[in-house]
Amino acid sequence: MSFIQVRDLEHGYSAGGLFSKRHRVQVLSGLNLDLHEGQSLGLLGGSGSGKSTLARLLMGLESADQGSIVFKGQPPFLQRVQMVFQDALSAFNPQRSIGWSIAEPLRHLSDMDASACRARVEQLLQQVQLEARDIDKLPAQLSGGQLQRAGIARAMAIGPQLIILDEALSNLDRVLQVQILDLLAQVRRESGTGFLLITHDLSLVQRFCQRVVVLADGKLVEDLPVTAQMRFTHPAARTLQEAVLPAMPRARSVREPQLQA
Ligand SMILES: Nc1ncnc2c1ncn2[C@@H]1O[C@H](COP(=O)(O)OP(=O)(O)OP(=O)(O)O)[C@@H](O)[C@H]1O
Repeated sequence: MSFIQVRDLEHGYSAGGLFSKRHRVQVLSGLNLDLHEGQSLGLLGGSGSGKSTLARLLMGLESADQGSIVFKGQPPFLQRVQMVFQDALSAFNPQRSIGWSIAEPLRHLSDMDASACRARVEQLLQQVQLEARDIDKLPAQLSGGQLQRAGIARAMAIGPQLIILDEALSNLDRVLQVQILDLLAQVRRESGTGFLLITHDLSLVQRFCQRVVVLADGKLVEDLPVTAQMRFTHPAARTLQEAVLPAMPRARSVREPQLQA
């Protein structure tokens, strides 16, 4: 069942100024999307196609020029949509402990008292496989992967219906990416949280998502269930699909000539 309906979304930015005439760059033009409860949706698109713009509009960080984003039900939408960004370190206050940062949405969006907040943070740390003693550490004392897990814990704190991961796994190595995706899949199964995974990496979508959409020319040009055999048909989407590197480069034949130094 869809809980967010995006209709005829139009959005753009002013560009130029110093060396060229100011003009309007249209990023989204007539975009429609239904986000379903508890679903993991992959959002693919070339660089600059507008993926992060769409995420910011869904989060309410910007207002669309035209069109609508309609949320089903009553609770205010910051309680329903949370976001994890690519640069985990800059998403945390360097002077505050990890526990303090994870508790931030609880302080603002719930009526929990200090001891209930602490208990919830301890539970979240456990869920994202961080250690209880990490609660008092500063962001600089955690590795990139640990910090990204702390970011996910913060996004999960108030039990949102949707967590947007905007290239949130891009800075992590493959092993960590897989560990975190498997952890998120467990969160999805246990709590029914839906995910919007924004990425350039089709293999992450294939591991984690039930459905994939591709953004090009300001709108969604593909919307498919994720299967091993799925084939995109739109030229921009095919380019993304064909740009995936093979897992193993072709083994070099022993008879293949070697390059001379
Ligand atoms: N605040 C802004 N002011 C002006 N232009 C912007 C702004 N934010 C985004 N843009 C422009 O809008 C277009 C879409 O940007 P966006 O970051 O949404 O793309 P993206 O698909 O997320 O790209 P990437 O995959 O490279 O992160 C780009 O041309 C970008 O330069």
